Amino acid sequence: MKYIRAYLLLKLFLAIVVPSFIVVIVMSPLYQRVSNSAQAQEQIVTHFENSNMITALGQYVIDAETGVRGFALTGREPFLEPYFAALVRLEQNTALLTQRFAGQSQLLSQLEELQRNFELWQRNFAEEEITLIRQGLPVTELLAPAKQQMDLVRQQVRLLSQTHNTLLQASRSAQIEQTQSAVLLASVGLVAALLIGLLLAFLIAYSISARVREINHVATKVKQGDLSQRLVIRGKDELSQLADTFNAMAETLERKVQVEQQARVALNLQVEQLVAAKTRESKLISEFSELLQACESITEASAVVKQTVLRLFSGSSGALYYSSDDSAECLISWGDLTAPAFCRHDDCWSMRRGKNHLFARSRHDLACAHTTPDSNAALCVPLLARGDVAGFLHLCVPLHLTPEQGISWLEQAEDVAVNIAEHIALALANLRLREHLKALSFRDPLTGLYNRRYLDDYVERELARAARSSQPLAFLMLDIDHFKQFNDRYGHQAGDEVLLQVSQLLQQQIRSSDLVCRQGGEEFVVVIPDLQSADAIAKADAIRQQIALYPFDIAGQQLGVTVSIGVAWFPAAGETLEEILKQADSALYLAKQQGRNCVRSFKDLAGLQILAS
Ligand SMILES: Nc1nc2c(ncn2[C@@H]2O[C@H](COP(=O)(O)OP(=O)(O)OP(=O)(O)O)[C@@H](O)[C@H]2O)c(=O)[nH]1
Repeated sequence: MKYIRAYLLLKLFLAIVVPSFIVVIVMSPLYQRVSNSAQAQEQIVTHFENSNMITALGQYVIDAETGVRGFALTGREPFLEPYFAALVRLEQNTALLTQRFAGQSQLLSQLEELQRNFELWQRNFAEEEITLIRQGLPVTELLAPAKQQMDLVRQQVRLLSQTHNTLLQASRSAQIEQTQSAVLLASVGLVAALLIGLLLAFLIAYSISARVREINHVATKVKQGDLSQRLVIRGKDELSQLADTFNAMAETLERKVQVEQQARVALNLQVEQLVAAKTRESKLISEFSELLQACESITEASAVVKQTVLRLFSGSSGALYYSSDDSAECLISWGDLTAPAFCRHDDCWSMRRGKNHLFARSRHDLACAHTTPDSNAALCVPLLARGDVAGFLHLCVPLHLTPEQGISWLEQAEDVAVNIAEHIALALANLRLREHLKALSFRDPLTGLYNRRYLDDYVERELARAARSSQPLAFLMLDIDHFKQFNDRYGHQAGDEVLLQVSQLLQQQIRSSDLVCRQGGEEFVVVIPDLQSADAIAKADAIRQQIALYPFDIAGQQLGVTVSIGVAWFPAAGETLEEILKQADSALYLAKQQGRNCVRSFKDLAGLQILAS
């Protein structure tokens, strides 16, 4: 039934209508026959009436002849009454039959012939006989032709009756035949309609069943996961619409599954990337922590921090600030950020509040005072060590990001930033403590000046730098004159006070890049970078003079103190600290020998140049 591409309803409708139509068609003749049966009955009655009237017509003919014959035999007028009555009835009967035979030409012509012959009999014989009899004349000659004429009339009456009966019989036979054929047609039609109906019903049921099985088959495959399965669309019936809807549903499902699979793949990729990034982060942070622990100084630690943030926050810029007295010093900066060297504690909200501070210009967030105008979004993470805010990590988003991307980037980076800030804070606190302890070990407890140990460390670096830059490095070895006598005279405590005040005077005389240290006892060493020989001697003499002129306030007394200074310089006096100090010490010894309160250089030892006091 593939060729019937119509709606199921229409198919069902056809399956009912077609047989019904056939039934109607085949039943219509039968109905016609049934509906015509009354008319047929009427016709039969009419036929019987006509037959009776023909019979009556024959009787009237006989009555007319009998009346004339009786009159002829008796000559009495009453015998003519049947004759005249028959004439009237015969005329009426004939007129009535003429009407009834309308359209039946054979009967009409026979009736007319009968009527004409009867009128011939009446006119030529009956009327003549009556006239002759009334005149008393013989009618013998008329009897034989009259009888002959009457026989002809009677014969025509019989002929009319026979013709009428024949026609009646033919009509009845035709009716019977029509009825039988109608019944036969109805029976065949009913059977045919029944068969056609059954056939249509079977075909429709088979078609529906086949399509449903096909839909079920494909639906099962889709259910089992083969989402590429589709139904073939045939026609436009409800099952085709269902198939079309099923295909659309399968396509939508397949598309969604594809999208879901793609999303899952993308998600897996994202997760893998995230895990890889997190693993990399963890590894970096772990390395970072190890490196920080291995750092010997804040400078080293700062370099490690810079290297790590550049790898962790690719494309970013930022800075690391660490507390120095009442401000935070910029230890390192990276990226495009122009970070100020120092920043007051109040300049950063994270330092003020001890909490992360996220700034996004697009959100009109509160900006820290240290934030540069070109920074669109930044994060400040405080460095918390033992409950104190010791600085902050300032992280700016990569410049190529949009404001929204920047905020998202910072939010993602925040956890890592906090993590490394904790490591940084702890490491810097430890390093600062270590440096403090180290500084203590490098300091002379009485004067606060660096000691000989620090001198060794410092001079080693400075000699290397001076060698690289081919610059001189001057050494002034300074010793208080007759300090033993002073101690003896004013006491050891007064001697300590002199040592303290001399150290202060020395610190006032030098620059921050210079170094003054107490080498031991009443002996000091001053190291001055980039100072030429004559300038070094002049500088030593200026120090000597200032001390000599300085009124030392010792236990309420104004006392004078002098110093002798031996000067030597790199590279002329030697390549190492020991060599140079040995030359300076020799020059100092020369100054002591030559009267004290004077300056001598190692050059004087060779007698090349003697400076007057
Ligand atoms: N008050 C005090 N005296 C010290 C300190 N260290 C060393 N001295 C004393 O400094 C004196 C050094 O004496 P000397 O080496 O003889 O030298 P001087 O007396 O200054 O003689 P010249 O150097 O030749 O002028 C010793 O008496 C030490 O006891 C110190 O920390 N405090």
